[in-house]
Formats: sequence, C-alpha cells, structure tokens
Amino acid sequence: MSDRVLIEGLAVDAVIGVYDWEREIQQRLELDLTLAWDNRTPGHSDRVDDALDYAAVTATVRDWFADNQPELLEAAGEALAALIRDRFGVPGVRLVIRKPGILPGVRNVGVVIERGSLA
Ligand SMILES: Nc1nc2c(c(=O)[nH]1)N=C([C@H](O)[C@@H](O)CO)CN2
Repeated sequence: MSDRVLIEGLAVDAVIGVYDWEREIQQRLELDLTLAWDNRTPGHSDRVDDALDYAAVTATVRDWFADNQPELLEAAGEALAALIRDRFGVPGVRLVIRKPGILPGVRNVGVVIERGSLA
C-alpha cells in the first residue's frame, strides 16, 4: 500500500535550540509530514471519519510544540513521530523538520525522521 496523506510547509513557532540565547526566543520551523494511510475507505465513503484527518494531525503538532521545548530537531522529530503513530494509528511516518536561516549562508538546516513502515 503506497497511499499517503501529506502535510507540507507546516510553519510553527517554537522554543528550540541548544544555546542559551535560543531558549529565550521563538524560532520558526517548517515541517513536511508524509503519513502512510490506506485512502481506499475514505475514497469510497467520502467520510472524514474514515480518513486520516490532516487538520487533526496539524493541530497535534502545534500543540506539541506549545507544550515542549526541545533542544534538538531530532528530539522533536522522534517525539512527534511516536505521538502521531500512537494517537492516529498511522503505520509509518516520514517527518522533515527544517530550521530556516539559522546559519549564515545556508537556506535550511534540518532532519529527516522515518519511523514505522512506509513500504
Ligand atoms: N543535528 C543537529 N545539529 C544541531 C542542532 C540540531 O537540532 N540538530 N541544533 C543546533 C543549534 O540549536 C542551532 O540551531 C544553532 O546553531 C546546532 N546543531
């Protein structure tokens, strides 16, 4: 099954970073999520209850960053992947988390976290 639900360019302001000055500010992160989901059932029923509701997943990501202040992008990715899989029963998650403009002369830094099956 190669069906997916996508959330691209999710912008969130978060307290995140290793250095003292980063603990005092909010920084913009940009996330892309690729979520394994069998879209045949909602495709036939036309019911959001059968779908992986991307609005609900987006709200979960925003709420997590409101409640947590990780140091590393990796820590955010690991926790979010586990939370999304657990809460929504998603079999596989690919998360890209970008921190734009943090390094001079570099457009984006970021991490990719893949957990579960995206086969
Ligand atoms: N692999 C990572 N490297 C770094 C991270 C990170 O989250 N993952 N973070 C930082 C600092 O917080 C950076 O954003 C500012 O220099 C450094 N390296």
